[in-house]
Formats: sequence, C-alpha cells, structure tokens
Amino acid sequence: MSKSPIRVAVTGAAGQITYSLLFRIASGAMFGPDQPVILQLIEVPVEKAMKALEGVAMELDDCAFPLLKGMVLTDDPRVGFKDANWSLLVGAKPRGPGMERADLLKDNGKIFISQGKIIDEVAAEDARVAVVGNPANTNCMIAASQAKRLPAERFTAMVRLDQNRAQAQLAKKAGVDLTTVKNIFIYGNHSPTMFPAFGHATIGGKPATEVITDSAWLQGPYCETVGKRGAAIIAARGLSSAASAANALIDHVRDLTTPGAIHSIAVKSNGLYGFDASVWAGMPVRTTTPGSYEVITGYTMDDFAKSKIAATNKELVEERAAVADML
Ligand SMILES: NC(=O)C1=CN([C@@H]2O[C@H](COP(=O)(O)OP(=O)(O)OC[C@H]3O[C@@H](n4cnc5c(N)ncnc54)[C@H](O)[C@@H]3O)[C@@H](O)[C@H]2O)C=CC1
Ligand SMILES: O=C([O-])CC(=O)C(=O)O
Repeated sequence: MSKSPIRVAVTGAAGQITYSLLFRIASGAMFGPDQPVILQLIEVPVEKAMKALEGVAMELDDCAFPLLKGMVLTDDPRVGFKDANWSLLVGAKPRGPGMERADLLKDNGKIFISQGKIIDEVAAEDARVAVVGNPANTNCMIAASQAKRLPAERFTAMVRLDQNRAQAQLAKKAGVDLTTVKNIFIYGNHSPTMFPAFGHATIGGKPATEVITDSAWLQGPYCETVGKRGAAIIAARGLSSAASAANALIDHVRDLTTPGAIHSIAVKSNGLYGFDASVWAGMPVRTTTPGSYEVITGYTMDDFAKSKIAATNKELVEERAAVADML
C-alpha cells in the first residue's frame, strides 16, 4: 500500500539554499523513494520574494516528480506550518564577507521567536524542526523556547555541513577515499569554535590519529580549515554555501529518520559533554525511531578536546546571554 504524504514546511523557500534543496526533497532524497511529500513553501510578504517563489514552484511542476503530491505557497507562517510533520527553518539573512554568524543574531533571532510559537500551535502532533538559518544553534534554542506543546528534543540545528567538511578534509590529508573515514563528529556551535573531534575518528578502520600522525596539523590547520570553511566559501563565491548546505540538510533529516544512523546534530545539551545544560550543541547521536535520537555519551575527551569544548561552550553561553530577552 502506498504511504500517505508527509507535510514538509520550508522557510526561505525562494532563497539560495532552498533552490538546491526543494528539488531533492521532491525527488525522494530526504524521506526516501517511496515517501510522497507535500511542500509547504514559506516566504516573506514581499512581492519580489513571492514572485520568485512562484517561479520555483513552476520549476518543481516542470520536474514532474512522482512523489510531489502538492505545494502550498504562502507568506503566512500559520498557513505554511499547518499540520507540518517537518519544518525546515532555512529562511534568514546570510552573512556577507567579514561578518561572523553571531553578527546575525539580533536580526535573525526574532524570526525564530514567532516561528517557534506558530509551529508549536499549528504543526502536526509528531512535528520535528530542523534549523539552518544562522546562527543556527542559538536560533534553534530561541524557537524551542517558545514551545509549550513540543518538547525540546524535537528542535535540532544543523552541524552536518561541518561534519561533511570535517570528513572530506581528513580524507584529503590521508589521501584516501572519503567513505573510509568514519566517526568524525562535531561538538558545539556551528561557528569557527566548533570542534571536529578527530580523536574518535577512524580511517580504514584504524584510529585517524594513527593514519595522520601530524598532531600539530590536526589540532591547528585541520580544526581551523573546518571551522572557517563557511568564510572561505564566502570569500571565493561572494555568497555563502548553498548547494552544500542543502545537501547537508538532506543528510541531517535523512539520518534523523533512519533508525540506527549515527551522525552529528545540534541538540539541547542537557549538560552532556560539559556543555551548559540549556544551550544547543553539536554532538554525536544515534537515531532511535524516525525523528528521535539518543546522544552517544561514551566518548572520552583528552585535555585538548576538553579545551576546545570549553571554548565553543563559552561562545554558546555568550550567544544565549545576548538573546536572553528573546527566550
Ligand atoms: N547551518 C548551516 O550549516 C548553514 C546555514 N546557512 C544560513 O542559512 C540561511 C539562508 O541562507 P541562503 O539561502 O543563502 O539565504 P538567501 O538570502 O539566499 O535566502 C534566504 C531567504 O529567506 C527568506 N526569509 C527571510 N526571512 C524569512 C522569514 N521570516 N520567513 C520566511 N522566509 C524568510 C528571504 O526572503 C530569502 O528568500 C542564512 O542565515 C545562512 O547564513 C547557510 C549555510 C550553511
Ligand atoms: O558561513 C556562513 O555564513 C554560511 C554557513 O553557515 C556555512 O557555510 O557554514
């Protein structure tokens, strides 16, 4: 018997990232090749944005995706999030050259107050939320803080682009196929302070630190390259990462709906790994049932790892303090 469609609300639906994202959701890359979807596309109430959104919807029609069972185009979040099973919060201002993601906090943070509230009021009973708009961890915390019905675990932020970058850079250094790199997880903020925990990664089944013995590289240029990759893309392209961000969101949601998958997502830390209990921090999780996860808690941290986690935690706590009036 064919499955009934799930409703996927997407904000920023006429933006850069979503232009790479929506077609892949509609093709089955996010929820599987037998899962029909209805896309609920949300933009700002601005004529230019809504007109662009109509163009995107025309292109989606023109793909004749068998799994795409309907589209809602709206500038009203109450309509867009209605009965949504998944809400993908991409819509927000991107940073430009010379800015840090935290510079977006005041402008973007307020978007997530009202969206968190409305999702809590009108989305489906099993609603799940994934936040991409920057600064993603703190925006996710803001959205979750508005919820009375949905538990905090339903709100996750994306650090998967960082995990994918971390995996690719390790493979490049070792000169191996990247599929042989496993268990590289991101701790903390989606910002240059994030910690790609190379100490637990493996390459071809061996500890990554035995394959790449240059610990100065791992602790220095490696962490820096992964942490500052977003800025490097902006410097090269003049625009922030879009296709790779969309790809990472596909990975985030696909793995979060695949029981047994092990991956990095930013979740309410509840004090794990030494993070402040109330911040959203990247951590390794194992998906339990579709949309739910348990944090993998068994990894021990050496002094270097502990100092990196302390630094990224400090930044998350500072971001939280900067938006205290929004919580
Ligand atoms: N977490 C991550 O790994 C990454 C996050 N990002 C972030 O994703 C966000 C989107 O990036 P782009 O697509 O490149 O930006 P963009 O500027 O191309 O598109 C953003 C879209 O969001 C819309 N929008 C703004 N406020 C909205 C609201 N309240 N409701 C609905 N739509 C709204 C805008 O009209 C625009 O069409 C940025 O904040 C960017 O920094 C980007 C790359 C990676
Ligand atoms: O760097 C940015 O502003 C966009 C982003 O989050 C990334 O590419 O990781």
